[in-house]
Amino acid sequence: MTKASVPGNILLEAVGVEKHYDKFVALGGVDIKVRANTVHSVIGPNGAGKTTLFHMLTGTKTVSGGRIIFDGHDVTREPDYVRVRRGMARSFQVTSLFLTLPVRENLRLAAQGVAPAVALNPWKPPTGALACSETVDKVLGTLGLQAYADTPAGNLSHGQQRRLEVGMALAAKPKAIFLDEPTSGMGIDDLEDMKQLIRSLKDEQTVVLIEHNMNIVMDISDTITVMQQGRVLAEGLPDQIRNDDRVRKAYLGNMITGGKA
Ligand SMILES: Nc1ncnc2c1ncn2[C@@H]1O[C@H](COP(=O)(O)OP(=O)(O)OP(=O)(O)O)[C@@H](O)[C@H]1O
Repeated sequence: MTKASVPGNILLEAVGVEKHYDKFVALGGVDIKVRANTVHSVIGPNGAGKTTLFHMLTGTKTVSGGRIIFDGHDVTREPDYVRVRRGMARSFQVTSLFLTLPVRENLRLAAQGVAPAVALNPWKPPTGALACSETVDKVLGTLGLQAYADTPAGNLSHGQQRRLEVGMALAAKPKAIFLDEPTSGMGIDDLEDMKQLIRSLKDEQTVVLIEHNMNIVMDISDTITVMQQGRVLAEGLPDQIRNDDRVRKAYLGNMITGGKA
């Protein structure tokens, strides 16, 4: 375990991160510190820059300025696949699932870090299958999908598919997992399962979350960063954020409290 990944230490830090699209400033110098083994949520109105910040942190797009430190390394100039090797994993929506393959096979491929093109190459037999099966079984348990291990991913309910997406990222055994609106489009029962799943992750992972559902954010986050117009408006514990006047104004009063203001 590195010093940065000791629970409570700062695993991920952004310092003055900027992103410009020509003259438009999508991020105007964002600072964020994410502690290991916590759930850290990034919230803010539409267009605040949350997704852009995720792109910067995970390396899917390059920064215009500032620095990103992950697990003690300056990763600012590193492409996404190098950051994946360092232990960052991002969960993508249903497109990342192999819908005709069983749940177990989906996770096995993710555990092997196999790209779809390679996975579907009939000339290349699966490698490291034994080593992966332990990981796959563990992830199946974490997801609560053991009973569906042999079910094609396409036959799962929407909520189960969303959990499997998280599992695909988990199978790579990351230090930090980035979830972009994991509850979007979910019914109420599925929400509870996803909440439990995210909470359970922080035993072994650090979770960075973009989420619009304020009840969930307030319920599962250790730290919340509120963004507005490409900057950090506030950061703190759920209660601090709930009672922050600037945040209330940004959300016009009631959205932040789930309508209980
Ligand atoms: N490729 C791009 N070119 C120009 N502007 C962009 C580009 N990508 C994002 N933006 C702009 O940057 C701003 C921040 O967008 P971003 O998607 O990060 O916001 P967000 O907080 O994730 O919003 P939402 O909650 O709606 O997903 C927006 O005004 C958006 O239009």
